[in-house]
Amino acid sequence: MMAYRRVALIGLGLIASSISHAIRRAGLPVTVTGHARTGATREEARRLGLGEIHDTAAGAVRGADLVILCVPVGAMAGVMEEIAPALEPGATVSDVGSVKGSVIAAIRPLLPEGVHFVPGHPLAGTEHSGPAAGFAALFDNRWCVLTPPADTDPRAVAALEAFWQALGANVEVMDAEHHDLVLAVTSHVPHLIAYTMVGVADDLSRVTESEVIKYSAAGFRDFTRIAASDPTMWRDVFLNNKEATLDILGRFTEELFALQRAIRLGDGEHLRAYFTRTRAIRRGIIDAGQDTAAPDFGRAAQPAPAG
Ligand SMILES: NC(=O)c1ccc[n+]([C@@H]2O[C@H](COP(=O)([O-])OP(=O)(O)OC[C@H]3O[C@@H](n4cnc5c(N)ncnc54)[C@H](O)[C@@H]3O)[C@@H](O)[C@H]2O)c1
Ligand SMILES: O=C(O)C(=O)C[C@]1(C(=O)O)C=C[C@@H](O)C=C1
Repeated sequence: MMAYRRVALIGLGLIASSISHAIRRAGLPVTVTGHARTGATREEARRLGLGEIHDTAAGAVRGADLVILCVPVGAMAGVMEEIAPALEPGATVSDVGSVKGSVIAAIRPLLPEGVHFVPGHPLAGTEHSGPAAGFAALFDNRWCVLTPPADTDPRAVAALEAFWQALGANVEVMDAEHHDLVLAVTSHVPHLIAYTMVGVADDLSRVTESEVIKYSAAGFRDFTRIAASDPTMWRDVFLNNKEATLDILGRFTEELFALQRAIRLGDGEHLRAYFTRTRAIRRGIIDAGQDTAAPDFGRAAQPAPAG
């Protein structure tokens, strides 16, 4: 049985909208409430039928037994300050931020007595933003990582786990620091590399008169999709996962220099051995059934986030 009867979503973008759609698809007996900063986003959310939309964050969380913060990582603390006085004793606050350590450090001191805090991160998304970008199947067969601090009530963790499973996700519980290191490898640094590669191509296209875009091959197109992701969200990811990102980036640069040297020296053995190793990793992902790209990446480009 679902532990929640009233779920509040704060920040009505891609993730909040997808949660609302997935709740409806699952037929959960819960009332969804929501709040967005701007009137235009609130209007859009109403039009999309995302739930009972309130003009204030405090209004949206009043009476809610689950509150999910769905704003950029750098905006979490400000939102928490705003809602703290309106939270119900016994309610659970969670979030969907892409970084966990800094969000926990920012939110914990602001938590009222008797309110649970179970941080979360669904490992699912697209390059699109805003409420119209959301869709019910986003979390299907994707991981949702929960990073509860050690003293969290296990019943609050179990309830949130059941909630995400009802939305189609597989749940894993891990330490926040470990989460931030793993995500630096699997998501954050890859995004930075994509941003850089597309920037380099853009610089070059001024010389080649847009041929880079015209003749872009599949690999580069994948980079451009990733590099179209929301600038505010990704600025906040890097500013808030500084240590792990810099650690992985340092290792990346060392490997890149080794490959650069192999190319300069004509060391084909090094290149072949390296690419053979990485091919095996890709095959391992497929064999493990984890090549679950989010569906419908081809959808039309969304407008910039409105709220
Ligand atoms: N997009 C992804 O692929 C993805 C995947 C998993 C988790 N996340 C995380 O989910 C969260 C939301 O991402 P999204 O993709 O839904 O973003 P989005 O841009 O689609 O939506 C974010 C919403 O937060 C609002 N917002 C921004 N700054 C705010 C502030 N200072 N106060 C109040 N509201 C503010 C925006 O107006 C917008 O409505 C982020 O923390 C992100 O790291 C994103
Ligand atoms: O496919 C994409 O658009 C994404 O980048 C989604 C992605 C990821 O790296 O997998 C991006 C950031 C989130 O924190 C979680 C998921």
